Amino acid sequence: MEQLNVQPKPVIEVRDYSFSYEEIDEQPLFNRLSFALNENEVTLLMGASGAGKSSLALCLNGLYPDAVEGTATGDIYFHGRHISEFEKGELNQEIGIVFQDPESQFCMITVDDELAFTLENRKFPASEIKGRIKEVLKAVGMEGFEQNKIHELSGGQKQKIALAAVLLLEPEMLILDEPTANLDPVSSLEFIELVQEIQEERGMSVLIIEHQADDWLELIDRVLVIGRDGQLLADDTPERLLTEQKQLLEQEGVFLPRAYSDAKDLRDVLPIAAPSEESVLSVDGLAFSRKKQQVLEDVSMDIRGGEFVAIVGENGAGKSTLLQLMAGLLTPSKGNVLLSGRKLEKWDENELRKRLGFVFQNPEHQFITDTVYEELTFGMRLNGYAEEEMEQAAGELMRQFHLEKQHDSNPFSLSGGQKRRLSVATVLDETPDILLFDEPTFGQDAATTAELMHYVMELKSKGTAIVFVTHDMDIVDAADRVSVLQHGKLAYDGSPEKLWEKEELLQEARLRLPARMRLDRKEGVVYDLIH
Ligand SMILES: Nc1ncnc2c1ncn2[C@@H]1O[C@H](COP(=O)(O)OP(=O)(O)OP(=O)(O)O)[C@@H](O)[C@H]1O
Ligand SMILES: Nc1ncnc2c1ncn2[C@@H]1O[C@H](COP(=O)(O)OP(=O)(O)OP(=O)(O)O)[C@@H](O)[C@H]1O
Repeated sequence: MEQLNVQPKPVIEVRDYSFSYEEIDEQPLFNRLSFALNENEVTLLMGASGAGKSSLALCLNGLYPDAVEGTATGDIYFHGRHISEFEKGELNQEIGIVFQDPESQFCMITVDDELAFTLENRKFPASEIKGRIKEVLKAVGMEGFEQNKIHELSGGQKQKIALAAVLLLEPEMLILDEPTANLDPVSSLEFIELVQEIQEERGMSVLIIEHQADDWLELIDRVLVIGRDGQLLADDTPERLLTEQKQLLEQEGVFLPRAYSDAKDLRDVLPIAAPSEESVLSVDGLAFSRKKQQVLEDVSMDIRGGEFVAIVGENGAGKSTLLQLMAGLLTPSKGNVLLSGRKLEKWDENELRKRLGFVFQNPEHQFITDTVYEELTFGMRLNGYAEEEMEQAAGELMRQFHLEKQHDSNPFSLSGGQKRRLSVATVLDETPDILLFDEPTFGQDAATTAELMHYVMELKSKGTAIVFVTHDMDIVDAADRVSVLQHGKLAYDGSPEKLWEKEELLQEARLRLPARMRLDRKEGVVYDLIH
């Protein structure tokens, strides 16, 4: 944290720095940025989705522009030395990044090997490696996962391992790019506390990229805001920025921390449409095992037409597995999934895909073509749309989801938020009976979250059942019904209002209350982080 009367010592200095993925022309991604990141200081980097936050992080640790076809002008210094003077890989040890997509970070198969690899690179004494791994896994809440294969972990578990690997580097500077996006609410708070402890202990410089910064506020000394036009719009203390420059942030469409925001709660702005009585999808006595692990046990639920259901629970509880069973992507060990009263396996595959849409937790798992346009029209093409119709429908989706400029971009080259929006948009070309989304809103700014929610709710009002797996309690608060999974069992299935009364269950399932119940906005006070 900031120490009064001490001249800040820069760790990184950025001078007149511009970067573009192509030739720098009139509109580079970011434009003549100048700022410093100081020792013992925590800085929050804000900006709309696609503004260039992740790209900037990769420039700061020297990976870009060399690793992409990009061009940069201007200078970046690390402790006064130009970053071009560092050997390849040297800077990575000093500036640790937790990437937005943890999967892109791993090089080994098991958790143990991945973490040992980091320590071996640091020339850590072999006799101490085992003990150090145990310690770091405990710190991130993944004790006992040493022998697990990384690709077999849940999304949140992967994110925790990515964090552990970077903590082992003991870097001088830590860059965290949406590090809690896949964590359950309590894990997210625990992680923030962990960063605070380490930061205070080591006096590290930390740069946080986060759309919803509420829980980080206490740690943050400074805020930088990158505008959509690539300029540095603000470099200020959080207090001043969030009071005096609120309008600027609102114009950029970023989330204001709830204690400073006048925005209405999501549940009060979404259109209300009562669900029908008719069941669309029912899950009956569902069980699922992987090798010896029983992931789901005796789960039964009924989803009605036009109903909005949120599935919540701690990391690894079985939410994604349940959703994949509902979509027919996995086969249950026991029990059935029925769509409109008929077992999933009895449906013709094409008919099933028209009636039921599914969005993966990791958007990249969904992409099958080379351009945004092809991705959006893939389903339409199969359904025999004419080119003109496809252009019109895809154009409309691109406008709605702010992807017009990315018409010909490769889906894998999009920003995290853009990838997420594209993966959601690809299932919205029809009005299906049911849409199953695995964390559809993570990585979005305030404006795109609101738009995405309205778009989805419009389909709900036309009768489509909507199922979200989500860690966002404000979204859960807006659902018709919430199902809580705990160690593979359904621990609660009812209204959000009633769930908020169940203190013990909330604690056991590592959930939190929605923001409206945690804060007094007029006073700007957060009463209690969890309750
Ligand atoms: N490898 C790449 N090649 C070409 N364009 C890219 C590449 N990576 C990112 N971009 C583009 O650069 C812009 C900025 O992306 P970046 O990931 O830096 O944004 P961001 O501010 O981190 O967004 P988000 O909040 O959605 O994660 C986007 O328009 C994106 O499409
Ligand atoms: N491909 C796989 N092979 C083996 N085990 C797996 C695989 N995928 C997930 N698991 C395990 O199954 C359990 C449930 O995983 P799942 O992804 O359904 O959890 P989740 O509730 O969606 O978690 P998160 O909130 O972290 O995304 C976890 O213990 C996980 O480690």
